[in-house]
Amino acid sequence: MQIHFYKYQGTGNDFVILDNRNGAYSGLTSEQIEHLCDRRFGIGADGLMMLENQDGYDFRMKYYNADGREGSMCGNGGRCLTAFARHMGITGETLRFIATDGEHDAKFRDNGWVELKMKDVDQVENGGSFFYLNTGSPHYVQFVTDIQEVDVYEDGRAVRYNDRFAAVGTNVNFVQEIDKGIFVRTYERGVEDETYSCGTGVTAAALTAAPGEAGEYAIPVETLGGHLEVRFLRTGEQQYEDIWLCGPATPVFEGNIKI
Ligand SMILES: N[C@@H](CCC[C@H](N)C(=O)O)C(=O)O
Repeated sequence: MQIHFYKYQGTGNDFVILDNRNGAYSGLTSEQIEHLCDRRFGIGADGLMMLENQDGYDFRMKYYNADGREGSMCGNGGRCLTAFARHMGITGETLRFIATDGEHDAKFRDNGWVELKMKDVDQVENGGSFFYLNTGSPHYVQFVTDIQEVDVYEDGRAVRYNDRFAAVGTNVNFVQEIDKGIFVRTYERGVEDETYSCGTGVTAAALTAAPGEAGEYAIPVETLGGHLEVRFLRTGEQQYEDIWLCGPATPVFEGNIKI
């Protein structure tokens, strides 16, 4: 089978994208998706997304982690798929799509950034040394004093496979407060490694980094792959609404691969 693919990245979180609006790629197996994402034997990516049709929406987002399994929401992926949808001729100032965690709106900024509205958050566990919340995907967040000293692979893996999380898994974020905002590094479930950036992780980190008072916040975020911004309204101790993940979403290359 010959596949025409597109490769996009958002702050170094990279994705293979397939246009599946005619259903041509619906039969791909998880082994085939894992192969396409393999950095040595395939195209190489943290995940694979399919652009699909959905009545009442501009498109449907289907997301698979690099291990070939369908994932939960991917924030950087949602921004990249929105940029891809526009490239494929889906027009409008705001695009509305449906993903595994529900509806999303996405807007384009003149500087090439894509702003993605994330689901509201109304539950944040404060475990003393960590926070645990779901921003479309599950995230464990731990604040540290020197982010460069953290062994994200070893320490992230230890949390992801501990007794509490081993069965279902979690993404694990290490966060340092810096002069302007926060620096976030993430161990991603389904990639089972550190990625250069994780959109739902950055969102979880920004929400938990905000001061306790209700109000509007805009938190600048640094990752290994570049700069993002998370804007939101804090309405209560554990309540966050109108959450926007903002950052670049860039085409890298396109091509054909036989599998
Ligand atoms: N890179 C993603 C997160 C993808 C979901 C995750 N790996 C999972 O299934 O838990 C992002 O940008 O949010």
